[in-house]
Amino acid sequence: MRLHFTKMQGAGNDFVVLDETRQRHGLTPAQYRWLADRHFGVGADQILTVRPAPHPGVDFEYVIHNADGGEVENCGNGARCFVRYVHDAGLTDRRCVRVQTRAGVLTLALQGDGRVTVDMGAPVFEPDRVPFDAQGLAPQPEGDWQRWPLALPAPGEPVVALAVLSMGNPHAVLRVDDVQTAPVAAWGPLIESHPRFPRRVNAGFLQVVGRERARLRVYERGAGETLACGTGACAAVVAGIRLGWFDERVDVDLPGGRLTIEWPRHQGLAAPVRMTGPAEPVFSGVVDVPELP
Ligand SMILES: N[C@@H](CCC[C@H](N)C(=O)O)C(=O)O
Repeated sequence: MRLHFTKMQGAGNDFVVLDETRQRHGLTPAQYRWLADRHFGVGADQILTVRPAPHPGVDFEYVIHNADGGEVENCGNGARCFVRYVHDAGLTDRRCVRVQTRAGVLTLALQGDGRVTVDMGAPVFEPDRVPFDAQGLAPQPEGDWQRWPLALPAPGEPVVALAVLSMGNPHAVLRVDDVQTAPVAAWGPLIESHPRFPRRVNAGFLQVVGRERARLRVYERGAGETLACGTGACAAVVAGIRLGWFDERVDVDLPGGRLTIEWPRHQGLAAPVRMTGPAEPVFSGVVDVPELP
């Protein structure tokens, strides 16, 4: 199957973007995996697909597949690239679009300086809705919230204190002293696949630099460590605000760039999270995707 695609990146989190507004390609999980493969395919952390609006009130449907081929609920850096793509491709002339994701409706706004602001909706804290199996664990109270002690299946069985929440997709946030030396490669996969997370989880390693500054590395579910994770940055800032570490606006430095996250906690727990950051096209091309079951 011959496909036109655009390669994009947002703070170094990279995407293959596909247009299915006129026809569905019907790709299999193995074909998404192939497209994401950096050696045999195009190479990407996620594949983003643009589909027509499924109902009135939204402009498009936004579908996300991880590099491992699995479809997921949400992708923050991808959302910024999505609005830049539909605008540049002439699929809309609106600078503000509403898209349906598996996690709900997102509102995306192109700024004059080329950056994009996304209304990411409200965070979700109930363990069952993350989903996270908290049964039998004693939460450690902090700020107006808590962290959960979790033993990792590693030599010495280290117990880590995780803040657990959803930004439409599941996140676990671990505070570290220094992101440079944090055990992301060793602990990331152990947290991602911990049996307490029935749908696996994105693992964020957060360094608090100041009340408005953070550094973050994320080991993403289904993609491994990426240069940036938008929902991961939202989750880390929301967790840090509730735990008393941050004010309501935080600049988050990730290995691939900076995202600004705002959460007006004073408006209540259901206040929406706003994320602002870059979204850049890299190149467009045509690829012959092999038949794969
Ligand atoms: N890179 C993304 C998140 C993509 C999905 C994630 N790996 C998951 O499985 O939930 C972002 O920028 O938010």
